[in-house]
Amino acid sequence: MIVTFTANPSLDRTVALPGPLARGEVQRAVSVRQESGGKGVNVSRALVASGLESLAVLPGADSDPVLAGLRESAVPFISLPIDEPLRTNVALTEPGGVTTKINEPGPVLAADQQEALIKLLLESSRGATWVVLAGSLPPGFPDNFYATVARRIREAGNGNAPLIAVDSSGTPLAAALTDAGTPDDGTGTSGTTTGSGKPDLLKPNAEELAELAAAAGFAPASGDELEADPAAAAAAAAAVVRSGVGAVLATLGSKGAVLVTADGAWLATHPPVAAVSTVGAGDSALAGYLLAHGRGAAPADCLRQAVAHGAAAASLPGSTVPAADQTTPDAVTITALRKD
Ligand SMILES: O=P(O)(O)OC[C@@]1(O)O[C@H](CO)[C@@H](O)[C@@H]1O
Repeated sequence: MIVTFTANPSLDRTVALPGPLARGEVQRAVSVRQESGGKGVNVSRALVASGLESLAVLPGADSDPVLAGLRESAVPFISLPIDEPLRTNVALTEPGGVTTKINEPGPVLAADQQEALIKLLLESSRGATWVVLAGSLPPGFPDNFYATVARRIREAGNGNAPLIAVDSSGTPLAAALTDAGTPDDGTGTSGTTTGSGKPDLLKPNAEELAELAAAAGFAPASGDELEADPAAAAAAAAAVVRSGVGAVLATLGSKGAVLVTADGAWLATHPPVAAVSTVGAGDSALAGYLLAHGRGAAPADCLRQAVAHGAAAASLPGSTVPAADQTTPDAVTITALRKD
């Protein structure tokens, strides 16, 4: 079973515009839709859509629309009741798929609620194959939250802990790398990265990869530069892998994705799709990777399914996530890359 953890879930409200976004103008929406979202929630939704077992761990009052949406779509979840409502994130989509997103900060969770969430996650992830720690952190959370949680999952697993994937951004993402100890400092116990709280898998986009690579001491490059140059993205990801992370799956938008492990580096590309909404494409890519990993697929084929899932998600409206049978892995081209 794959457990996902979303500290800052959202009700995703997608407003489809009839034309380009016009700042300062009144525009009439063509349609509006709402889905339960947040990065970990989306990974769970995508896994469940393909018939996999997944459990979403998140905060939220029983009556919160985010939880109601999960119930409606039969996505298993366990929540820590809180008083404040979860946030609403708005996506404005233009014809052609250009998406503008406005994400709220989310409810404030006190230190005791943060600890209760960690405990809920530790209990829920016993026996899991993977734990996915995903998304931004609500206000008041320490930046090193993911590093701490990863270490505690490893400690609780006592040599038999689930693998850990992290998909976040900004300081919490960088801290998942820099505050997680070193491979030989004895702070952790299992995973492909023994002896640290470092993730077994990181799933950055190009911009996040640039930040991670800088945190790993790699020569600075911008997200745009990495997105335009998969070889540079692979070199940046390799620097992150050398710092003790098991694997980096870097999604590069319409350019596909790069996977780097200790053993190799690959680029996967998909023929262009008619993009409708890119929201959740990265989360779907991570779900595709995990789905193939669970089948025992080789790294390049995990990457293939990741890109197939990401492309399918971009062609669907709002935060809709695809099922495996809506994806076209055979259309994906894999190229081996140098990793240093
Ligand atoms: O504000 P965060 O946590 O970084 O991202 C939240 C979010 O944009 O991520 C998902 C798409 O990846 C959406 O469902 C959700 O609205």
